[in-house]
Amino acid sequence: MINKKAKLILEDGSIYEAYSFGYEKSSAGEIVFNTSMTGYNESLTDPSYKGQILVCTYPLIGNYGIPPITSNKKKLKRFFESNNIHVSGLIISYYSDNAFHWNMYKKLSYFLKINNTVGISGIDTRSLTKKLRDKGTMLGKIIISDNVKFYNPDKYNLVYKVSIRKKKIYGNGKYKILLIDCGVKNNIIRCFLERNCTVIRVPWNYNFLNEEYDGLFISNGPGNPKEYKTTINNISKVLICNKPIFGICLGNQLLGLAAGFDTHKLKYGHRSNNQPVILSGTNRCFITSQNHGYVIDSNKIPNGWKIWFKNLNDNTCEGLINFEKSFISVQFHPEASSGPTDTQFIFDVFLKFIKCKKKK
Ligand SMILES: NC(=O)CC[C@H](N)C(=O)O
Repeated sequence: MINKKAKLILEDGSIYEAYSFGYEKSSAGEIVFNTSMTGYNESLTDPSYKGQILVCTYPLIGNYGIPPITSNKKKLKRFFESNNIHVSGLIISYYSDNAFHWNMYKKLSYFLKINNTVGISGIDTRSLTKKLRDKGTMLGKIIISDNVKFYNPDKYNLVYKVSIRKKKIYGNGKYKILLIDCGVKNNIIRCFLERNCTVIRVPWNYNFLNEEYDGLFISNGPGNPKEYKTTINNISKVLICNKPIFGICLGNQLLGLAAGFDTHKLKYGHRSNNQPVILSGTNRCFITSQNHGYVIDSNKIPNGWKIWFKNLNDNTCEGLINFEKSFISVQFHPEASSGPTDTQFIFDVFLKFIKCKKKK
C-alpha cells in the first residue's frame, strides 16, 4: 500500500515532508515532544494531550501494535488511559507495520483510523525536537488534504471535552475518595481501587461542598491551569477544612493556584518516562513519568506550604505539601502508565493521611 503524502508546517515557517499512516485529514495544534521509548498507547489516550500534536523522539513506533480494546462501557478500559485517543495527531520517524506483542490486538494505524486521528511518519523527529528545545514549543499543522488554520489550545477551556458529565462511582472500598475529573487517567482510579477505596468521580465544575468523602483528589487534565476558574474556586473553599487533599499534574497546579501560588509555562515542558525529581530536604531521587507544559512558580510560597519535590534537570517545582493540613500534590505522574512505578507510594502517603484523620 502506498501511503498518502503529508506535510508538517510549523508556525516559524518550517516545512517537513511526511507520509500519512493514520486517518487521512488535516489537523492543527501545539507540537509537543515526548522522549519515552515505550508507552505510545498510554500517551495517545491520556486526556491531558487534548489540543496537542505528539512527537515521539524514539525512532521506531508501532512495533508492538495496540492491546485489546475492551468494550464494556461501564468499566475502565483495561489497557488504555481513557476511552479514546486525545492527541490531535502523532508525528513519528519510522512506522513499524510489522508489529508483534503477546497482548497485541491490532496495528497502531488501525487504532488511529478508528479514532479519526492523523499519524505521519518519515520525519526526523530528533532534529524536530532539537528545534522545539531551542525555540520552545510551537504551534503546527499537519496538512494531508485541505489547509487548516493554526490552533492554540492554551487559549481555550478544553476540560468539558474530557471530563465526565455525571457523577460515577467505582469500587466498594473503605475509604471514600472524591475525585474531581479534569480528564483523569484510568490508572489513577486503578491505584485507588487497589488501596481499598471507593472512588466518587465528579465533573470538573461539580459543586462538591456538600458531598461526603474522606479525601479529595484533583486529577490531571489538558490546557492552561488558569482556565479552570470554577474548579480553583471550589478547591479554595475546602482549604479551610482538614480533609486530606491530593493532586496530580494539573491537580498540583490547581491546588497551588487555590492556595495562592502562581503558575507559568515552561519553554518546552516535561514529557517522558525518565524525569529525575528530588525529595526536598533529602538526597533521595526518583525517576518519574511526566506530561506537562505548565509549572508552579517556586519564588512565592504561601504560609504553611513547602516545595515537596524538585526536578533535577531544571530545578522547577515538582510537588507541594502542607503537612499540617494533610494537603499534598505532585507535578509528575505517580500512577505512571506508562513509565516507572517508583513513586506509587505517594498514593499510600495520601491514604495514611486519610486513616490518621479518620481515627481522630
Ligand atoms: N498532565 C497534566 O495534567 C498536564 C497539566 C497541564 N495541562 C500542563 O500541561 O501543564
